[in-house]
Amino acid sequence: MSARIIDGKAVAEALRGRLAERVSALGFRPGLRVVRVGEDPASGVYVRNKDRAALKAGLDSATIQLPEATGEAELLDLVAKLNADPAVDGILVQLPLPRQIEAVKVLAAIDPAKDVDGFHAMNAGMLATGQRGLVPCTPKGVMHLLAAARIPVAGARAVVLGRSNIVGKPMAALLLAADATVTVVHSRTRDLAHECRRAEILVAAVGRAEMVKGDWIAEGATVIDVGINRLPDGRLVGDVDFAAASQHAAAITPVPGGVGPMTIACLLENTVEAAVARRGVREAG
Ligand SMILES: Nc1nc(=O)c2c([nH]1)NC[C@@H]1CN(c3ccc(C(=O)N[C@@H](CCC(=O)O)C(=O)O)cc3)C=[N+]21
Ligand SMILES: [Mg+2]
Repeated sequence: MSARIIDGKAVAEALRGRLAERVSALGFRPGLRVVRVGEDPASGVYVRNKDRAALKAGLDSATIQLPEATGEAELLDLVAKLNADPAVDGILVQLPLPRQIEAVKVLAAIDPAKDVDGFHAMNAGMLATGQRGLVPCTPKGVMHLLAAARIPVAGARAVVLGRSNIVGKPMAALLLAADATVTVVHSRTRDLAHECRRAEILVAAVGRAEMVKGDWIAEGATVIDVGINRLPDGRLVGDVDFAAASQHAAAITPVPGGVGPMTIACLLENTVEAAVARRGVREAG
């Protein structure tokens, strides 16, 4: 048996199309500012793809590039300026930051109403307590993918591999809010393979190339691969051994072309949501 491939590129394109229509009905361009300090290679592709997608959807989007040697106070000043700018609806500070800057301090300084990454403790707390807030883009994108692929979530046994604040924890919260039975497993879990094999929905978000083997996948499972790992030979692979897992899964996301494009589409969606909420817009339909 070979799994159905969940086409994240196509789902993201459809979502971006709906967002473009929503934006054109607003009568103003939601503003997004991405701040990048230094030249971390992991964020390069992301920034380029995001700029292109944001402009196409009709957002007023710009990347502010700061030198690697930027100090924490300087970055905090910029965040304060963006917080105060009424034309800015969304602020995203690219991670990782250079070592002289404490990321948690910077994330805490972003106005939660403009925190389109959903990384501020206020938004994390809103998600954890079932209140409306801005939801991290990658796990939000995964929920869109599951819906688009018609994967039943309510009552399903879901296993999240990885417990980061950026993906694992918010992913678990969203699956739980959608009535899945959620298990979070991680590097200290005893018998990871066994725990993963119990999953009807497996979300892999550990950042280790092809760590999830074919025999970790239950027959008929849905496999969502959040990992984007660059191999020494330049190839891009996920956290899952795609070819082997495809022999067991019923549905699986590829890398590239799976979760990655959804992260970008959801960043645009969050920017539109932030604009609508902040400006008190009433949308038709
Ligand atoms: N504050 C912050 N928020 C982030 O969301 C954030 C960040 N910092 N720092 C860097 C990582 C990385 N990231 C990606 C998102 C989409 C793709 C993506 O679209 N990938 C495509 C193409 C990949 C390629 O061709 O290289 C795909 O998977 O198909 C990649 C990487 C967001 N990040
Ligand atoms: Mg770990």
